[in-house]
Amino acid sequence: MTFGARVHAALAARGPFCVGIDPHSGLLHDWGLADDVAGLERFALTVVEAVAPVCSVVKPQSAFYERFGSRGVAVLERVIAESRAAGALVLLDVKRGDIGSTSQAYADAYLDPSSPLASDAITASPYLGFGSLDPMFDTARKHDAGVFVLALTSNKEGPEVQGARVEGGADGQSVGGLMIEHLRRLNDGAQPLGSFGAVVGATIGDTDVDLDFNGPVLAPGYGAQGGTIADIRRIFGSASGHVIASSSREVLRLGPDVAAMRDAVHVANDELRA
Ligand SMILES: O=C(O)c1cc(=O)[nH]c(=O)n1[C@@H]1O[C@H](COP(=O)(O)O)[C@@H](O)[C@H]1O
Repeated sequence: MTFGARVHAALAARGPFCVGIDPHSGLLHDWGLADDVAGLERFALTVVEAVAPVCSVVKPQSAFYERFGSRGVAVLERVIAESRAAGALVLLDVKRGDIGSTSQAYADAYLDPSSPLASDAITASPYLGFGSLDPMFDTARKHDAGVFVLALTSNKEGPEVQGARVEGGADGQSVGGLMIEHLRRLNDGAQPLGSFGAVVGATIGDTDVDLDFNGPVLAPGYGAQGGTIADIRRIFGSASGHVIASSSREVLRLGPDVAAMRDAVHVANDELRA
């Protein structure tokens, strides 16, 4: 089953809310944990226990694990495995992008099922050129995985690059708009949904980019960065059905209370579905 088909089914079954499993040092402190590998492990696996049985998608951010070196990456491997075992799709947030030959190595690291870090999907940066990600798309096709391409990110610095106008492009087309155009072509004809998604922040202002394409959309920035349900409706309109709204700190700060974190997922899913 393709990633697109799996994510389509997961959103219908569990709802569109995704929790980012981001063990910030400040959160470890707030939970009464040490900022070390043992604290990281306790934090991350408690979040998995709370949210992975109820979320359609979870999104661990790799950097928060990498900062502890190989032992932190070993915790990330457990987060991925245990989240998948609990029925959640794992979108590993690594935001990788490089020349094609190195993109292949990233694809092998994160999308090939024989890798210890194999995930259902990854985030990727297309700013070495969309085509530089082709090895990731090809590997994802081969293994029924997915790739989410940064298009209109939630941070205030993003528009400097993503809002720039494409030279020789269609009437005033922006770089972010061109990324969506590439994704539209890549997902063309896939049923019930393509496997190649976009990342579009829940915080972006008005955009002239048509976000209705045949793939999933990750919308981070919901919650702690100020994105609301009204923003998601305004930004995505008729495309809202494929949106995965993602929040990290807003949920994580409720821990280590497992029930409170799980309740927050149910509440967010109910609100987003309504
Ligand atoms: O790709 C992402 O997930 C991402 C893209 C983006 O445009 N903005 C963004 O905040 N993110 C990630 O989404 C998470 C947001 O965390 P909170 O602000 O705590 O909800 C972090 O892991 C970010 O790295």
